[in-house]
Amino acid sequence: MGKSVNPDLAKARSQATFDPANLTNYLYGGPEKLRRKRYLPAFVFKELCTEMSLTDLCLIFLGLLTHVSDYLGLTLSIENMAAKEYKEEGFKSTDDMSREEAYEESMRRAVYTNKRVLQLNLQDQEEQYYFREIFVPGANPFALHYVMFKDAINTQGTEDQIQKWLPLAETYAVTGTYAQTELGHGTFLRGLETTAEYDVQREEFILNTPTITSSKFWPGALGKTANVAILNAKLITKGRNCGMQSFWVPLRHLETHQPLPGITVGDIGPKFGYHTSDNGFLQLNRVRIPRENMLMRYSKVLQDGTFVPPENDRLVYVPMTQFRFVVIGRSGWTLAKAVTVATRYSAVRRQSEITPGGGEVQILDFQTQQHKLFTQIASAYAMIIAAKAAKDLYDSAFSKMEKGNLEDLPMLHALTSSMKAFNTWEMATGVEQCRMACGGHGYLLASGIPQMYTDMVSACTYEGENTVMCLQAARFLNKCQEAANKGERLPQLTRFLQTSRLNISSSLDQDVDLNDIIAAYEFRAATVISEANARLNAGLAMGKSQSEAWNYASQLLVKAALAFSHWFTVRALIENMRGAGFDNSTETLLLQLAKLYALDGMLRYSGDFRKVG
Ligand SMILES: CCCCCCC/C=C/C(=O)SCCNC(=O)CCNC(=O)[C@H](O)C(C)(C)COP(=O)(O)OP(=O)(O)OC[C@H]1O[C@@H](n2cnc3c(N)ncnc32)[C@H](O)[C@@H]1OP(=O)(O)O
Ligand SMILES: Cc1cc2nc3c(=O)[nH]c(=O)nc-3n(C[C@H](O)[C@H](O)[C@H](O)COP(=O)(O)OP(=O)(O)OC[C@H]3O[C@@H](n4cnc5c(N)ncnc54)[C@H](O)[C@@H]3O)c2cc1C
Repeated sequence: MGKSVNPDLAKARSQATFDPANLTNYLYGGPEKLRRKRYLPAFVFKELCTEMSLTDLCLIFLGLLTHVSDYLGLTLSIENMAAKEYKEEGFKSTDDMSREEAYEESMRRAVYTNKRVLQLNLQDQEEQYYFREIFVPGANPFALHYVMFKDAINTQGTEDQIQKWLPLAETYAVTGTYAQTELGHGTFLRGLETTAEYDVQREEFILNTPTITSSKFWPGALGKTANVAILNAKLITKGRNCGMQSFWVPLRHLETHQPLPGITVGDIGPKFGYHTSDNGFLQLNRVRIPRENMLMRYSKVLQDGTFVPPENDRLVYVPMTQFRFVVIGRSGWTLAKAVTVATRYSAVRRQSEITPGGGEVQILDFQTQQHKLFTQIASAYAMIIAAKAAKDLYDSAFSKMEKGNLEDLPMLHALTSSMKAFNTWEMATGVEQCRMACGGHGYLLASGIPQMYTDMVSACTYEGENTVMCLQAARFLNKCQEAANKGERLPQLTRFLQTSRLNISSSLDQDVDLNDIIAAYEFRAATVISEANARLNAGLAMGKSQSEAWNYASQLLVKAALAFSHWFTVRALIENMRGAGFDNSTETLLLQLAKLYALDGMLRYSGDFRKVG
């Protein structure tokens, strides 16, 4: 499929000092993964391209942009059954639709992709995501089903429960959500009020939302889509509160989709973004479920109501930790999409003159435009690469956990919490910078950037509000600092607290040494973490209780978590760029990009870096 490329864009591309294919293969995990990745959007494009409005064409191109792929000469060996079915319905833009219509259109597309994914037997989770993202570029009504609902079954269910429930989810015999947050509580999970009281006579749990504040509020898909929830509630058995446990709770009739007896459910109304996700509310009026519906991988309730506690009561939090990793990765790719749009636009937009009478220039020629965009290109690479590094740590820790070794759980919680906060805040700032760099056209929905922002900025809130997540990470970092103060052995990831020194060899008149950059970020993190610990201890010395002293030091504790994430990101970026086996021209460019990212960070946080010398 030929396409004419804007001459300014073609010229800009021709000036590249590296082969983009090297980078594309690296970012997507190698040529075979990339080929598969290109195959899917091209297939989608072929299925859709006859029934589209201009806006949709832009939206689809935006969706494709993240694949940075050229479809020339791609051959597709795939049956067209779906193409016929889809073309008859057409592919309508949701930009001018009401919320109801937009939800229905997204639901139509999502149901279509669910069917196609099964027909194409797409097993790979990443491929499924790419495929869906093209068809449903905004919030997908099945998002919770695809991720947290199935993850909760896989991580909290027994083998029997997984055997029983997972096939229902995989074939969409049921559609699920993850219902934890209540109207009165989102962060403070120990404050959740929904109860699951065990009735030993009938071997059932009685689920109840006793107050208005205990109503489940916010879960995606709860408003209209889901007919089952993995619902978190306070388990009460033999008169004792046994803390938050997870339960499989049918919500709607599988045939009529009407709420089941005792269930009041609906949509919470319009939101800042995420318009095609039906976030909902749920009230339970003494709804009964069998004992077998409690997810009992880690904790159990026996027939006589005896509660068997988990080896570690934090294991019930694993689905949130898992999903925080998804959010960490998606933040980098969202910024990558936004900065791709803004950079391409900056190559084709001519506005104003640099030299009077010299004619209007590509806005990419303005130093200010380059600073706006190149720093965001660097940030996108940094976030994507740091997410890969964090995932490697996660995978090794998770495989240990599956064998019962939980020693890395605190480190994993701290890493996911701080990186989720750092990446989503950096992504939100970066996407907004890309939107503004496109002037008025960046404010058009057709640019795609506004929806990227309004949808993804919610990631600063969901899956753990960012400030709270930083404080969670700071718990771990502060404990490590206390251990360092006593000369005790530290986890590998925080050993720098004992070893970091400021012996920078670079001088101002030479090109900065990359090892010095890592050392500077390490020393800054160590200093900020140590300062936060000192403030906490100062609070204690003033006679404050542990919790009052924690609150007294909390601003610095948040900074400590962010400085830790920033160091982790810079180190991952530089070490992966050096070790990726690129040809010289590509490696030179990427190390330049890494320096730009790190030095820009020093400018943005110059107070920290000046203070530590
Ligand atoms: C893009 C695709 C679609 C997107 C759709 C959006 C989907 C969104 C879904 C959701 O938002 S689901 C709901 C998410 N909700 C949360 O994340 C709640 C956040 N709050 C918490 O996690 C906890 O309440 C807390 C803030 C961590 C506090 O925990 P707690 O009240 O128990 O008190 P603490 O004393 O602070 O912690 C106790 C102890 O437990 C450790 N810990 C806490 N969480 C975890 C965890 N996830 N993993 C491991 N360990 C954990 C914590 O570190 C403490 O340990 P110590 O420090 O004392 O050793
Ligand atoms: C788009 C979207 C989708 C969502 N999807 C789901 C879902 O599918 N399932 C689900 O269960 N939930 C979902 N949620 C809910 C989400 O998990 C909660 O909103 C989130 O956990 C934050 O809790 P909260 O809303 O109660 O905010 P709060 O915790 O009330 O935060 C308000 C303010 O209080 C501060 N604060 C709170 N606690 C502390 C503390 N200990 N120390 C310092 N400051 C503190 C916060 O920093 C914040 O500034 C979703 C939310 C959104 C926006």
